[in-house]
Order: sequence, then structure tokens, then C-alpha cells
Amino acid sequence: MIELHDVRKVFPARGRSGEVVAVDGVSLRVEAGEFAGVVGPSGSGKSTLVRLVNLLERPTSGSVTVDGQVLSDLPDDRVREARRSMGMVFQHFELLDSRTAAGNVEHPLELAGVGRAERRRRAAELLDLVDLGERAGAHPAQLSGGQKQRVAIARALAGRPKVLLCDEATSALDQASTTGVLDLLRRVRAELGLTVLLITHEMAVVKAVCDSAVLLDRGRVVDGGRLAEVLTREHSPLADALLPAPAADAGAGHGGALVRVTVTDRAPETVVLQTLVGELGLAVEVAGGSVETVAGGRYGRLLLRVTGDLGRLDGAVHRLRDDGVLVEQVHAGVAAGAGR
Ligand SMILES: Nc1ncnc2c1ncn2[C@@H]1O[C@H](COP(=O)(O)OP(=O)(O)OP(=O)(O)O)[C@@H](O)[C@H]1O
Repeated sequence: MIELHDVRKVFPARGRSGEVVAVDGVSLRVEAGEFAGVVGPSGSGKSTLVRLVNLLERPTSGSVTVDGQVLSDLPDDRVREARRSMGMVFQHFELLDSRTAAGNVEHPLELAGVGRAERRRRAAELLDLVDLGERAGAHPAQLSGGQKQRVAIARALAGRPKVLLCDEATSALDQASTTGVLDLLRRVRAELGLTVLLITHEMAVVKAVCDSAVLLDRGRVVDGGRLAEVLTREHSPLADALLPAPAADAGAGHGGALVRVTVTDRAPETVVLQTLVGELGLAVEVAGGSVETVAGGRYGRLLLRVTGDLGRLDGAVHRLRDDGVLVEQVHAGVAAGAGR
């Protein structure tokens, strides 16, 4: 649905000579109906990337295809037309203060030449969809941040887009409003069959709503994929950002071997404990880590301190890998049973 091929964006540097390569050869594919995230540190090119998708920025080179149309080949007037099939939600809402909630939702329809009666009907329907039907007559100053963002989402949906682009849509909101807005985005995605591309610097947002994500660094994609796959991949910088691996020193100084395991719904910690404790008679203590819900599944990274007959540990590690558990031996420990 959204496809970027080897996209580069070079800007003249602000206030000095030279150039800034904001996006440096990015290729990306987001399937229809997918909820995709773009994460990365400040200045890594996230905002530029999202603006390249709806051609608010033209790529210096490379192609941008949305819904089968190569937008980067189109002249400006055709780009403006194509942009109507994409809604956009911003960090600071960008609502018109002088207009009511309904007036803001009607605004893009007005610009598109939709008649008054139809605009009103559609705005009322959209405000109901975002649970703000009762506040249609309120001005932005009378709404909370979360409510303003709901109005902005209703406005973004006014033109019946197929794609919704969200640029730090929850970064200006408190925790409760963030949860509400993310629930809403997930619901409208499902109800309207939207494809969503969301950029954020908050990993919790990605974990709550995204099916897939890419990690940008200095304009390049350094990692990415479906979260279910990324989280069980070895040496993945994106997995490390989503679920930081527990530090090895969390279990240092207590003897025994240290083992880092990644557990999932398919290979939960019960499988690990059954093998290590139940079958091999080792003692296991959780020295660090956490288990969380990500992309609707349960994932965890745990640091285990294993004591007992450590001569059996190598075999156990192989067994666990065969059972689909990602296992890494951080510190071998002293095999108490060795030589016996
Ligand atoms: N119009 C522009 N002119 C010159 N440089 C720009 C322009 N837009 C972005 N840049 C530069 O491109 C790089 C990427 O910026 P961008 O805003 O896309 O990053 P970001 O990951 O969204 O950062 P943040 O999270 O801080 O918003 C930065 O070095 C930025 O200064």
C-alpha cells in the first residue's frame, strides 16, 4: 500500500553552507491494513520520512508509491489530488481556534467543495465515531488535549482516506489521553480498514498499537519488520529498543550461570522452567527483565541465574533452542557437577 524505494532527501543546511541528508536511501513497505511505526532518535529523519509519503516533501531521488500510484512521478496538481486519500494527524493538533469541533472537521470538506448539508452530516458522523458527538459545538480552547486530538483524527478521516499518517500524535498528551487516542486509532484502523503509518519516539506507543516498525538512525533504516518476528530475532537493535535486554550485572556477584531468555506465547517461561528445573533439577532465580504485551502477544526478556549441576546447562540450552526459545548464555558460571 505504501512503498518507498531507495528514497533520499537532501536539504540545504539551515544557516550554514552545505547540505543535510535527512533521509538516506530508505526502502520501506507497509501492507494495506497494516499499522506500522517509524521510530528513531531525534534528528534521525522520522518527520521528513512521513512528509515524503504524502509528498509534502519531494524526494531528491527514489520513488514513493501509495495505493499503486507512483506519487513521486506526479505533477503538483495531481499530488494534491492524491493527497486527499491520505489523512494526517499532527503532534500539536493544528486545529483552527476560531472554529468549533464540527467546523474543524468540515474544513477539509469545504476545501474539497462538498455541499453544506453533506458536510454537516459527515462531521456529525465522524464526531460520533471519535466519541465527541456531544462536543460538536465546542471550540478547541474548551477541549482537553486528548479531545483536540480526537477532533483532529475526525478531521483527518473526513475525506475517507485509505492511509492515515500520524506524526508524534500522542507526544503532547498525558498518559490517559495517550491510551485513549491509541485505542481510537486502533479502532478506526479496524473499522475503516485503514493503513496507518505512525512516527514516534515513544517505544510504548509502538508496543501498544503497531504490527510492524522500522528503526531509523541518521536517515537510514537500521532494523525493522513485524514486531512478532523482530522480538524473537537475535542481535536486533529494534528489539533492544522495544524490550531492553536486562543488564548482565543485574545477576552478577551471586555465583551460578547467567542465561538470558526471550519468552513468547509460543515458548513461555513455563517451558524454560520445566526444562531447567523440572527435568534437569537446576535451581533458577529471575535476576532481571520483564514480560510485556507487544502487538497483542506476550513477550519477555528475562535474565536467569542458574545454579546446581551446571554441567547439564549446555544440553539444556540446546534443548530450549530446539523448542523455539531464544537463549543466550551470558556467563557460564562454575559447573558444580563438573568432573564428577
Ligand atoms: N526543511 C529543512 N531544511 C534543512 N534541514 C532540515 C529540514 N527538515 C529537516 N531537516 C534536518 O534533517 C534531519 C532530520 O530531521 P527530521 O525532523 O526529519 O528528524 P526527526 O527524527 O523527525 O527529529 P525529531 O524527533 O527531533 O522531530 C535533521 O538534521 C534536521 O535538522
